[in-house]
Amino acid sequence: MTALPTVSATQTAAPQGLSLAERLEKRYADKDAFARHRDHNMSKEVIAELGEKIKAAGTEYIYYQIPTMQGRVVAKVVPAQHFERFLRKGIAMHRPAMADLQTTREGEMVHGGVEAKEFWALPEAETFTSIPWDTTVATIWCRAYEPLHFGDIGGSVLPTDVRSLFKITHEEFTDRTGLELRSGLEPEMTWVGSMADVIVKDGASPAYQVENLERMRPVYKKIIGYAQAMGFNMIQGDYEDDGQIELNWDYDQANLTADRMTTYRQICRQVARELDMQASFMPKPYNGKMGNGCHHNLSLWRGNENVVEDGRVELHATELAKNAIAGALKHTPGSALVMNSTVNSYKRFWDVGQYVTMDLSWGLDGRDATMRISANGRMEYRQPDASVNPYLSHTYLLAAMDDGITNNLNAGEPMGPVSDFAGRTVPRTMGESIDAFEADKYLMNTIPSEVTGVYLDIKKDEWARYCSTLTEWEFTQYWASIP
Ligand SMILES: NC(=O)CC[C@H](N)C(=O)O
Repeated sequence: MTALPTVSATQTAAPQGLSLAERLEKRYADKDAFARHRDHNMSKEVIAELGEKIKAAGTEYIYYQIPTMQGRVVAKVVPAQHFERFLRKGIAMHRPAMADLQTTREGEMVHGGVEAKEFWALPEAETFTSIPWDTTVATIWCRAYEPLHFGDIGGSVLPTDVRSLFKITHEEFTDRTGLELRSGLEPEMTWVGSMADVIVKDGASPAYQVENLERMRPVYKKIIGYAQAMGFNMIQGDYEDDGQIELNWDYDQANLTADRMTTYRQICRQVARELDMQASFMPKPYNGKMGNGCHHNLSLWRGNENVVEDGRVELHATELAKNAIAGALKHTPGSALVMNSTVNSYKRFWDVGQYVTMDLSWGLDGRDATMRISANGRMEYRQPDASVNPYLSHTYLLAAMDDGITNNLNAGEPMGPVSDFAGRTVPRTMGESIDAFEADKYLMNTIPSEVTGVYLDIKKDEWARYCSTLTEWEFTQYWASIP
């Protein structure tokens, strides 16, 4: 198979001493990015290879798709026979699509409004995948660019394309440190419907009970089957709480994991449709039950060596891993708006005894830490929930770990006070999270301002919509009781 082209040109020769922000800025200033991608797409090998795949799979339609700032997927459907034309010119879309065409309470459409310019998105032919529930349809991921006719920026990468953002951040990290981020996600989700009726003894948990898993056999079998057909290496699954299951696929290069997470959600929706059930990644559907987390299991690799471990048998983290952990913890308040992206996300933290912590800590195999070494070589970041946009979460985590590694931050001892930032807590509401996001100057300066600007517009509006909504709880509490 032809290799995917990098998004940004290799810059190992870039002057040392530049901050991550300056380095990313240089990469985004590259106006040849579109042309490089198109040249790659126009090569004989890429055209031939995609043509063969389409023929072999019997593809009639292709979704040219791209993830949005909120982790949804937008696409155009095109009859497969036009693939060569689309390799060359890609698709064009209204820019606010990157923000799901979200309109604020004041009636302003985020990311530019109706008058906003188009963006162009070129397909990555190598990502062609048939949809197993209807193999006449296939998907191809695209990368978005500023149109060539935009004089000073035409041809550069569109900053609000979060998939490219993570790729560029990762390429930058790898060029400079020689390290690659690999990750495995643990997406938990809640199912509702007859097959999700739970059996539980009073006072006990339904977690791991094979009887509950067995009731959901059609669900996990369909999900695993579709995922395998789409190239996932599915490794295990379990039942966790009422109607809640978690299915895992093998860790991989973090870019691929983020794509798979996005596809996994699409698979689950399809399975829910087929079984006439409901499936939700809402972070906290029930009080007194576990929330839907999406723990990120992270490792850093130099070639084939995992530098998070050093071969000792006892649970441990290398000095480099401790620096990375310190960076992740330091920026946990500032990135919570990404890791916990909904109003509902914060309810997951308030419910005590449900394996989630609001304190900033790292530990070994206990589940009461923000980050733990669940097995040697693996840093499990437990903060994110199932609403997370995996492209943004990995971008923010990489930037945070980069700070920890570059500045030699100190994570202290496992479950001890984290000396470099003792006393800091995780935001407890989305409102606090918005403040912490804006207060984290390092992250604000590092991630392109277009991204943080649009993201804040969306999240501030979401918080305002929530704050301005009367709830049933208020009536129960106050209607009759106010003297
Ligand atoms: N498996 C577990 O440790 C439970 C995690 C918990 N569901 C969470 O919200 O993160």
